[in-house]
Formats: sequence, structure tokens, C-alpha cells
Amino acid sequence: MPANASVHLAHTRLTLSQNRFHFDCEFQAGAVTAIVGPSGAGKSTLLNLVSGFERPDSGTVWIDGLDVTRLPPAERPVSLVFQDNNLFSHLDLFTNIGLGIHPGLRLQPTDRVAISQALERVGLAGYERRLPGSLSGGERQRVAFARALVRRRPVLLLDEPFAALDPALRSSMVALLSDLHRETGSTVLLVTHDPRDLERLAQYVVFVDGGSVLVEAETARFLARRDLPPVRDFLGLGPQVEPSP
Ligand SMILES: Nc1ncnc2c1ncn2[C@@H]1O[C@H](COP(=O)(O)OP(=O)(O)OP(=O)(O)O)[C@@H](O)[C@H]1O
Repeated sequence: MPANASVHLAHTRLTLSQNRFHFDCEFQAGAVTAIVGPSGAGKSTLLNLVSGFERPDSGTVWIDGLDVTRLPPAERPVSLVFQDNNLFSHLDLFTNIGLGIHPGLRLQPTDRVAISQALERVGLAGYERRLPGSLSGGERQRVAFARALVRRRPVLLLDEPFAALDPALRSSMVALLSDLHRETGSTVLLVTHDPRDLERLAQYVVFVDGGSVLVEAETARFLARRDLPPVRDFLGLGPQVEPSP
């Protein structure tokens, strides 16, 4: 499996009750791309089309040049980390992470070592037998990252992974993600509400508005866009002042 993979949504259309989506965009292999936009714009839906939790009514989802449109989520080369980190509360951390490697927990000795190493990498060495309920929110989020790490998938999908964390924890998780990306080189699609994440983490930005992509640009170019009201709102710039005649 390659370390990373490009992702391409080609003319993908989807209708969910009254909401229509039309995505046509590409994500660079090995880069971090931030997906931003107003609440309800369709950011999570875009991620769901990549992960396979939603299937488009028409169009094609390509990952690493392969048409994955009809593949179920488990067969796609992706890992996911959500805001609420999706850990099984009755299973210890070793098992929670092991399920990321093999859903039936048929683990090889090398997998066992990889689980311990992943816990160590996220600052939780020796926590194998702890239950998620005995951890803080930030620690649970670290476990979710450890689980994504051991899966070694070329594409990592992150849906507001820092949203529930206090500012100090948030900063340390941003630093951790940045380190992990440097080490693994995987393709990262990061949904975030925080403009600060763009400069700190992302090489590219995809701005979603009203169910489709309004801007697709390198981060510096995106941050220089002052002409589009939804982008100004997101960047906290306020309305554009017209020069007086
Ligand atoms: N399964 C579904 N059925 C019907 N409507 C849906 C479904 N999933 C999402 N929607 C609607 O589609 C729109 C886009 O939702 P989505 O979660 O993709 O937005 P978002 O940009 O991620 O928003 P937020 O930033 O608030 O999380 C919303 O109006 C949402 O209510």
C-alpha cells in the first residue's frame, strides 16, 4: 500500500432530503488539506463521500486513481478520526486500537507491538488495559489518533478532531497531528471551524458553501482572498468596505 494517495471527487452529486450537494475537487497526495465553510455547508458530507458512508447519486470517487465509488467504507484505504472519537467504552484501549487493525481482533505479534508503540507515540505508554471512561477527553482523542496510526492507511480523514478540547489540549493535539503527518506522509483531509488551523497545519484549503466547493487553493492564496463574503465571514474580517468615489 502506498504511504499516501490522491483523492478526487469527480462531478459527485448527492441529495439528502432537501439538501443538494455537488462536489468536484481534488486533494493532493501527501498534503494536509483543510475543509472549511459555514455550518451546514456540506463539509462532513464531503468527508462521508470519501469514506464511503455516503454514496453519490452520480459521479465518481477516485482514491489513488482507483474508482472506489461502490466500495464499502471498510474496503477503502482510509482511516477516520471524529470529534467524539468513537471508542467502545466497555473495551480497553488495547482492544479499541486492535479493532482498527483487524475487526475480528486476529492480531499478529507485530500488531501487538505496533499497538503499544502507537500508544507510546501519542503519550499514553502503558495505558493498554485502561478503559476509555477513565481517560480525559484529550487522552481519548489521543487514543483515536493511535488507532488511526496503526491502520497505516494512505488517507486520514479528520472531522473536527479538536472541537471538544480546551485551548491548551487543542494546541498539543495540533502539534501531534503535525508531527504524525511529517512522519507518515499520509494524505490528510481535515474538517475544521478554526481559521488558525489553516496556517498551522494545511498546505491547501477547500472552502465549501451551499453544498459545493467555492474556493480550492493553496493556504496562502486562500488567506489572501478578500473578495468573497463567505470567506471574509470565516476569516472574521467583517464586510468589505467599498472605497468612496
Ligand atoms: N443523512 C442526512 N439526511 C438529511 N440531511 C442531511 C443528512 N446529512 C446531512 N444533512 C444535512 O445536510 C447539510 C450539510 O450537512 P453537513 O453535516 O455535511 O454540514 P457541515 O458543513 O459539516 O456542518 P457543520 O459545520 O455544522 O458540522 C445540513 O443541512 C444537514 O442537516
